[in-house]
Amino acid sequence: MSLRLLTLSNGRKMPQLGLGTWKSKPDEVGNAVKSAIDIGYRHFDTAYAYFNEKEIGDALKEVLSDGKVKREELFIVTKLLYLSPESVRKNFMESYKKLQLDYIDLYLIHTPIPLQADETGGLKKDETGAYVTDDIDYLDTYKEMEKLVDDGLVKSIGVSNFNHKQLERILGVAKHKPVTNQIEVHPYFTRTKLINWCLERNIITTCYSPFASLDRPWAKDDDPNLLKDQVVKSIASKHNKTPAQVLLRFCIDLGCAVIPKSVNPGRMKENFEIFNFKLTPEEVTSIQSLNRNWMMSVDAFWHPARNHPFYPFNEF
Ligand SMILES: NC(=O)C1=CN([C@@H]2O[C@H](COP(=O)(O)OP(=O)(O)OC[C@H]3O[C@@H](n4cnc5c(N)ncnc54)[C@H](OP(=O)(O)O)[C@@H]3O)[C@@H](O)[C@H]2O)C=CC1
Ligand SMILES: O=C1CO[C@H](CO)[C@@H](O)[C@@H]1O
Repeated sequence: MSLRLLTLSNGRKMPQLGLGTWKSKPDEVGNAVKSAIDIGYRHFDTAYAYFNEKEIGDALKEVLSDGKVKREELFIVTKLLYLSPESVRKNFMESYKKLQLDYIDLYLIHTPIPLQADETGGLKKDETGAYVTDDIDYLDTYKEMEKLVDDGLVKSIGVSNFNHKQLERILGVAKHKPVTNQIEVHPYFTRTKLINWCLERNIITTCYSPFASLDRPWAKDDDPNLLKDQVVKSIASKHNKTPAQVLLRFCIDLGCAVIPKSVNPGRMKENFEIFNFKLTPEEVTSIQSLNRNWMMSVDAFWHPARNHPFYPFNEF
């Protein structure tokens, strides 16, 4: 089974399916990347904040020097967490050195909110539990990222966790348009309006947490579990596929890219085998009707930023 490529607004190609690596530990992510390469994955998603770029870089160096893949077949994505325009290049260079590649395919602003780091590299909170933020406009950050494209260090740039108004501001000034907005998408948080708004403007949505992040550190026993959803299960059995494969195919059939995380070769293979079936338009609609605006990370991760003017979830 081979990967499908999406054409980005700048003409470059991005494999529609990629491997997510948030929570993939430094001592397991290298083997995960190498197994994924053997299965056929070519698109890998990481971030400065995942603390695994060095190990991913080591694994990529190995498969490149073995001749298993050519650099131009790979699509490597990483993200900028701290938005200060003065430190964009410095922060980028840290990721770049760890990934050990001569260019990065896609560099994203991780979140529109200018979060501050604490001394351990985690996110700083004040005594009330709110994130400590800076007074930075992501437009200034974006302009610095464009210089990385001009210098050939990055092929494409984009954003993550932005709403349509924030994207509109970027489109208003961009010399290099954002090729993607990477956002949480699954049947309980379908983001239909934002996905369509982006499609009309040639911005591809990359769906993160397509299984609603089963291994998120803050999961509770009574949280909904998409793999057990009756509608998803019944569509899966009609196609002789697993619920996980239906969740991924849902994103594919919306015209989006999708980046499921796994460190297990069996599950990585299962997640890769989604290009030999297709959901009907009725099945897509019935999955969309499961939407309940349930975000996997709203309480645990985003809540401390809810009062920031750039909090992205009060708008579509
Ligand atoms: N831009 C952003 O702010 C964000 C980006 N992301 C990106 O998106 C990626 C994916 O999202 P993530 O939150 O990790 O969660 P996912 O929704 O991809 O879920 C990952 C979990 O599902 C399990 N799993 C994988 N495949 C299967 C399968 N076929 N059947 C059953 N279980 C399966 C994994 O276990 P196992 O590994 O053991 O297989 C893991 O526990 C991230 O890793 C990251 O790269 C995610 C969140 C935010
Ligand atoms: O990318 C990430 C994974 O998801 C988390 C919750 O949204 C964040 O910690 C982080 O930004």
